[in-house]
Amino acid sequence: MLEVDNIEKYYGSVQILYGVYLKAEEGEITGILGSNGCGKSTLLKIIFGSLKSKYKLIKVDGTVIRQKLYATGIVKYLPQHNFIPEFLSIRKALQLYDVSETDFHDFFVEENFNLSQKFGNLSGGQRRIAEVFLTLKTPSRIILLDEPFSHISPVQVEAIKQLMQVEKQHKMIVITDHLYREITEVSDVIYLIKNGSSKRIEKLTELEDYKYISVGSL
Ligand SMILES: Nc1ncnc2c1ncn2[C@@H]1O[C@H](COP(=O)(O)OP(=O)(O)OP(=O)(O)O)[C@@H](O)[C@H]1O
Repeated sequence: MLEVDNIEKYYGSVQILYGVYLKAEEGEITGILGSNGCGKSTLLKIIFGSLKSKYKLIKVDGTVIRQKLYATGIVKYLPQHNFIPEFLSIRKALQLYDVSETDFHDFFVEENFNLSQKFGNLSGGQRRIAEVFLTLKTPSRIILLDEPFSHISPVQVEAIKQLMQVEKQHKMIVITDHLYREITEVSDVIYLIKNGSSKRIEKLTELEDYKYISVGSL
């Protein structure tokens, strides 16, 4: 179980997060929703360890993690932007992420990817789906995904959602995206970031109550 608590973040004198709490369990997908600029990416970066915060408490299986979480080797993070270097071939990326070529070909049956193709030569959408696939499939216990559904086609969104259901059996998956219907459908637990705090959503109508979505759009 991953538990984060008391996350407070300032950018300069501007406070973005005020004591955020979130719990992600193995076997579950934990979705984070929130309007533009509310601090979702900031929160994932703080959990991953690439961004400092004023306060934070991170526990894995009840043990407080004092080092940066990424230094433990148990977490992988998909940032909002393309992150696999352009010069890297698909084959090399598979090796680095410890994902088999067979798994890659099985997932991308329709696409004729050549494993020696470099990331810089893929289309924007191809590059994104390959990054999402690698991050999900890599054998790390904690997976943080920032906007995995944006920029990929509807068929691939469905394929990724199915893969998540398989991978979550032995992983803790935390995900955020503006495609909120995808998030509400795939997530077992949902948090909404509002006014710098996290609220656990028990009923989807609360998303209307908190004005994240307009009334009647569910
Ligand atoms: N390096 C930075 N310096 C100053 N302010 C920042 C910095 N990074 C982010 N912010 C501000 O912090 C707030 C939260 O940003 P963040 O990217 O975490 O939001 P988000 O919820 O992921 O937004 P979106 O959904 O639009 O991607 C925004 O108001 C943003 O302008």
